[in-house]
Amino acid sequence: MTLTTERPGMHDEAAVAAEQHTVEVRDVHKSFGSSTILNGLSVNFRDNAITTVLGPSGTGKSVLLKHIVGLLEPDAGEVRVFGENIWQVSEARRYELRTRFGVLFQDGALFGSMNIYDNVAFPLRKHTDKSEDEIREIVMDRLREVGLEQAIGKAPNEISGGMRKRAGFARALVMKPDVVLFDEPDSGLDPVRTKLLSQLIAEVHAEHGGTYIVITHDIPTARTVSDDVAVIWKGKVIHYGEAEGAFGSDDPFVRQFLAGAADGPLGMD
Ligand SMILES: Nc1ncnc2c1ncn2[C@@H]1O[C@H](COP(=O)(O)OP(=O)(O)OP(=O)(O)O)[C@@H](O)[C@H]1O
Repeated sequence: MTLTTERPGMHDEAAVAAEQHTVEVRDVHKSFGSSTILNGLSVNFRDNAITTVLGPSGTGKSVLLKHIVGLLEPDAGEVRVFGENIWQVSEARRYELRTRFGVLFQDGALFGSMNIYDNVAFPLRKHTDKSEDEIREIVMDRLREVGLEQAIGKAPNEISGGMRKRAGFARALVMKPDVVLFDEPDSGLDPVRTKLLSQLIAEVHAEHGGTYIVITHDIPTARTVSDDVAVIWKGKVIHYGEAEGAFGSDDPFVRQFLAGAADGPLGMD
């Protein structure tokens, strides 16, 4: 990867723009009523890397994720996935592109009426014509990987929040996605379970590869999983580069945010 010499650890924007990336966000603007949430946000996520999108609460991280999966349409700018602008393709194509994403929502987004096995099998039954035997092999492999093979018959409300997230992760992986998005995988978990889940994300990525985008405001999670870090503030990416560079950044805002310090340019507003 090319790095600029001026700001160590930052990606060279021209070099990054010249390559094609599986997920590209270009100058996206999005407002809800009079509040502008994304204000010209651009980022080309590095393929086959885990990029953590960090930023203070309410800064638009989840809104960005919803743009990437095509659940929200930008007011201006474009989101390109697999080289296609997702709002310039047919709805059928957009749907097809979405099946190449795995998404782990905050609460795992499991169906309460289905047991863990059926939840994880769901995308395969819906989007493929695989036999039940083939499905069983894939589902059990993924459940073993996240340590849940003993919980297959349980309902989501019979297992802990951490287990629900792991089940959601297993389900996000069954279609062998090229891109996996995580919306605050650490939310609602204690520090030990957060650390274990972060390690699991890093291990699964090391095993299968893929472009992982992790939305969080938890610095320890970012330190555990990140190859790259994108910091967003006030609707823009203010830093994007290798994790090491981000944690050593001399930008006052990036430094304050990543150090979790009370003193600095970032206030409560
Ligand atoms: N559909 C919507 N309609 C109106 N406002 C919205 C909508 N979705 C998000 N917002 C607003 O956009 C802002 C950014 O929300 P978002 O959830 O993206 O923040 P975040 O950075 O993910 O925060 P957190 O870290 O606290 O989860 C919030 O003020 C939120 O109320």
